Amino acid sequence: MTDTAPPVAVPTPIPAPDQRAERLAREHLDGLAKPLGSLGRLEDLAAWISACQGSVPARPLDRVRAIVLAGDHGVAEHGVSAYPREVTPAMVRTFVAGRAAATVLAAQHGVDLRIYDLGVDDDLSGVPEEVTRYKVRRSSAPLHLTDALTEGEARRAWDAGVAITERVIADGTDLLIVGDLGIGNTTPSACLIAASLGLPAELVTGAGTGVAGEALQHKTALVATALERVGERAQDPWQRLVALGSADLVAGVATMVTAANAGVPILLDGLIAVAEAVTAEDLAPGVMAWCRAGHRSTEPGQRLALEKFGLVPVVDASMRLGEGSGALAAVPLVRSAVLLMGSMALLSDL
Ligand SMILES: O=C(O)c1ccc[n+]([C@@H]2O[C@H](COP(=O)([O-])O)[C@@H](O)[C@H]2O)c1
Ligand SMILES: Cc1cc2nc[nH]c2cc1C
Repeated sequence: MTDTAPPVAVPTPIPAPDQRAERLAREHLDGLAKPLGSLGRLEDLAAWISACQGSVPARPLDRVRAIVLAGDHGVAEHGVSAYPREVTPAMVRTFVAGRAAATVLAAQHGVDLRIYDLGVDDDLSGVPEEVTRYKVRRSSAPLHLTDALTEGEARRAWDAGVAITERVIADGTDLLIVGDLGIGNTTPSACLIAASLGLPAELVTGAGTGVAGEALQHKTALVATALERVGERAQDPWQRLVALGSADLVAGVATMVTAANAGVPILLDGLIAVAEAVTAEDLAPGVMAWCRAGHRSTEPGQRLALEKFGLVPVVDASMRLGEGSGALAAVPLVRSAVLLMGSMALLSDL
């Protein structure tokens, strides 16, 4: 890691969740009317939420919110996705209509979901201004040929992520999900994970929307070319975002740093959210302590990054959709974990 300070205000150090509350939470959980440890990972989740809140038992997760960040990617014009980029604006409209997988799940689970266009390659006419007001540019440059963003664009994307998150937090947020939308975005995400974890393209590149065979080999080669192009600069997390990211990915990193700094726990989704989280951790060490894995994506880069941080997913349902959908599917279990902690009888009361 180089010592170059990023040109944006990154809060450091990120405060840690309350370890005393976590210890007391574990004692409380051990005393409930059940065999010791029998609620498995639900106990870990409850103790983590207690630590994030500094409260035992933890308060119910009434206000779960999701921020979905949309953008297109220049690399999508180079044969890395199974779908054309026109899908991205069409899906933004589907979100607005409440008929995307993520909006259906959010409605089912009472999660407030807001979608923002950071870099969709379309003017999205007719879509509410609230959705497009943070747009930085249309698409990004093809990252295997040139830097994805200029420094100025990356800064604007960062500021947008901070502003979006500050508004969401001001409205009251007990748990935050960061979702993504954008044809081609598994390629920059694989690059960010490779650079952060020091792994080769072959280990982190996956099928995305469904590329296989020769197309997957081509995608892997393109990730390798991008990493080679950027070289040592990729050691620096800010330069990594400028060179290999996109406006939506930069905003996602800013969202996670801002939420962690404000003491808001984050439930991670698939490859893209995890790529944002590992980059956030490199920029602002301590962010990952505020994160848990909502689900396991089928993407190899997501699995490797979760393993590095010892994060075990709540849901493992072979999902690979993005949008925040995997984390949204995990919300009922996380809520149950907290409810059990606060509502069960004590073993000593039996
Ligand atoms: O979150 C994941 O793990 C995930 C895995 C595969 C695909 N996606 C979604 O599919 C799109 C990117 O896939 P691709 O093949 O176009 O790079 C984008 O809209 C993502 O939300 C998401
Ligand atoms: C239809 C469709 C919906 C999506 N949602 C997230 N990524 C997506 C990719 C496609 C192709």
